[in-house]
Amino acid sequence: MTERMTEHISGHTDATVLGWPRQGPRRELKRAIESYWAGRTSESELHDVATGLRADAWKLLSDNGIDEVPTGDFSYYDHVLDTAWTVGAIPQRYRAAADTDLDVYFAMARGNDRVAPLEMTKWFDTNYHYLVPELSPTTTFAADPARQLEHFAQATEAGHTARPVLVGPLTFLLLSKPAPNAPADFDPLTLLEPLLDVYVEILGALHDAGAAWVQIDEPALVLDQPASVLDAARHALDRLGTATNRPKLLIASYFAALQDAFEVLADAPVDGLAIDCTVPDNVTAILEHGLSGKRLVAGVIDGRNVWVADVDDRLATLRRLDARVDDLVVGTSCSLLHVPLDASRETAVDEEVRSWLAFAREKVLEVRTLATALDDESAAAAALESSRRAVASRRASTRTHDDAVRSRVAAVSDADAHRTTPFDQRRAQQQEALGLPLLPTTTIGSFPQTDAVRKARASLRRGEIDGATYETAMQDEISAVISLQEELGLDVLVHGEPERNDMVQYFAEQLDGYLATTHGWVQSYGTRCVRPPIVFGDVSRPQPMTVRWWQYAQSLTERPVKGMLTGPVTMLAWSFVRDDQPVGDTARQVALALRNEVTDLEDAGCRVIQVDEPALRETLPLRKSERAAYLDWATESFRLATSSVASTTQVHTHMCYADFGDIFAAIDDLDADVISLEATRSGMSLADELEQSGYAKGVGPGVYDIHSPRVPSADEVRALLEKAVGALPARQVWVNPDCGLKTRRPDEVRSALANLVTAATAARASL
Ligand SMILES: Nc1nc2c(c(=O)[nH]1)N[C@@H](CNc1ccc(C(=O)N[C@@H](CCC(=O)N[C@@H](CCC(=O)N[C@@H](CCC(=O)O)C(=O)O)C(=O)O)C(=O)O)cc1)CN2
Ligand code: MET
Ligand SMILES: [Zn+2]
Repeated sequence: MTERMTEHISGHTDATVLGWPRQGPRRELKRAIESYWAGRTSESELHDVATGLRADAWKLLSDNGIDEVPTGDFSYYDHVLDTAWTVGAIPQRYRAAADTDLDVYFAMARGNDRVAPLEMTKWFDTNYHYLVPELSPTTTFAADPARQLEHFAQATEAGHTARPVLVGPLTFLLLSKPAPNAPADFDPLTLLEPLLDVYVEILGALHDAGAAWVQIDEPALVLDQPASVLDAARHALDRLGTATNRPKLLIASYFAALQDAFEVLADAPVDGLAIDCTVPDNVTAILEHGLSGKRLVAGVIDGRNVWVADVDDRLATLRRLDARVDDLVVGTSCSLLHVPLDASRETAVDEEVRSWLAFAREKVLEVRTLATALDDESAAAAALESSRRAVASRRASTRTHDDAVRSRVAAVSDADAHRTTPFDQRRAQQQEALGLPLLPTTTIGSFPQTDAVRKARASLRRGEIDGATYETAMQDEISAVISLQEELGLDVLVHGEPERNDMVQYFAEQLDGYLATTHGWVQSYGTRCVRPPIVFGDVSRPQPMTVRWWQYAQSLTERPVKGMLTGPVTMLAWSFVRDDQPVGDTARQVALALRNEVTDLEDAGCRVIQVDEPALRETLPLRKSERAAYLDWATESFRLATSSVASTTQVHTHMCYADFGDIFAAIDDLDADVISLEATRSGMSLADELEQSGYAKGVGPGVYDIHSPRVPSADEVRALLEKAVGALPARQVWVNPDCGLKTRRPDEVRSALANLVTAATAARASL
């Protein structure tokens, strides 16, 4: 008898994870998909790469003691889009826009020359983006479990115990929106019944294929939901739970407290719950109410941070839960999609600091260690000891602490976070200083990150070129971007950000207290990945980060060039932050570091400074009760970063990927003179919302969807612009794309911006 089998007999606690990163250790999936898109490889070659990546991932999990591997969470683009496909929610226009299923799928994701893509937005409060399914009263669902069955069979044939993962019916409907042809007040929840029919069919198919358990993710249950939604949840779980041909059901939720939804889940006729046990409220709810015989997958390992867990604290929680529930499995709080793969590969990170880090692979070991320790602490002694050492080293380290930073933060006054002149007066002064036309045109900052630019950076990293050569290559790029903008006739120019690998990582690499990773890629959307940097200590700015690039750009033109920075909230939202102090305290440190940069830019002569805060909305706490406190520190830290400037200096900010409706007041509180916002994929409905909110400062609702390779015609841009000018006074309106242009090709950008300027000129003439 093997050791594992003995353990089973003597009460072996299982370990699992709720989901796994898809890109592969070297972003093999990204490369394979982009190569397919470029027509360099075939569908079957892509399929082979994907199959290999799944096999490797499950093997890694299984080799490291994960008893049940998740399947079906792997995706070519996005798991919400996959769910839409699985339930047959494919709008007709996409069916007609491509010849193969795979190309129809990619058309929904990114559009093609025949059709614009689905809208994309943030997955809860993460930096992951999903595609928003479109539903209408005429949507007819149809089960298509082929992909799920294929992945399940692959894992099973490889000898794994597999647990298919599905986005749940409630979450699917709550994340969907009315299709363009649906009545605007159409509520996707009215489709629950037919959707449940399809889920029942899919569960049947998975059961027939041999699945013992299926994981159904219902994270929408951690949002504030009205009683009607909780009733719908109760009903949905009843229907799924009472289906006759089904696997055992594990309902997963994550990211926040379940509150009222807890009882709905605990009372439902399902077999298990995966609950985020990094949220103390959830642990309390389980201990108080129990789970009436259900399995608990206790998500005690945080799936969204990168810190080695405090194993003693986690074990104490597990022991209390173990005493209360019958069947306990140790797990991660959510899918590990949101963390990088392997901290041990980060050999450039100082060894002490590296010992504090746990990425996906290390988290698997933590889950296994805790499960083993729950049965027999001595069997996990070595792993426990090493975790304890890491946690103690981090707590005691002096590297996380900088007295100068602390005293500076302590000395901040309320006046530091406010501009001295009110907006109306600033507007007049800035108008005089800058002399811009009505409907001024600008871009959001980045221009295409061409292969040449990336190659130059890669060559610098590998030591193939020296710093001076790199510097010249970037200057050449800046010079080309300035010429292009002058030629196209834009009013406020940008330098194009060629020197930035990423708008967060670039700054993190230059700030003390931050570390960047070499291989720590995390999927942001589709094939696009980021390497979120890690804040491990007090943050400060040893020297200017952007000034020389701005100076070079401004030296080439008479038109104003925007200084371009990333704001404090976004610097933290797209990083992994320390968990040993309130994030608001860290935000203030970052704000002061940025304030130095703002001052230096202004001293160098910069009169328009943009401080991007695209993450302001997504970081809004999921529960409304926590929002006011967040918005307080978030808006204050933005103002702290930007308020030092003269009233003639124009402060811009930028946001994208979000529903801005519930944060107009906070946007106003930033007190930025101009904001650019994404608006194209939602058809400029933003303009009406802005009008209704009474927002009175400068605003550029985007008129060019930069997430799609499609080039909008001048007429299309003009139509969006007319909507904006119809809703808002013309003197408020700026003309700009939805976001930066770094992911686009130079030829697309040239045509699209030319059309944008044409449209703006025409709109101006007709005012
Ligand atoms: N952090 C962050 N979050 C964000 C955004 C953002 O800009 N930053 N934008 C929104 C949308 N998200 C996005 C996320 C990523 C990308 C993106 O373009 N990512 C690039 C990587 C960017 C990068 O880090 N580039 C590095 C590394 C480039 C690289 O892959 N180099 C190759 C070598 C290249 C060569 O030899 O030619 C390698 O390392 O293997 C650089 O330029 O230096 C990608 O996935 O392709 C765009 C938007 C929301 N969230
Ligand atoms: N300035 C940045 C850019 O243009 C803003 C991007 S927001 C995701 O790329
Ligand atoms: Zn943006």
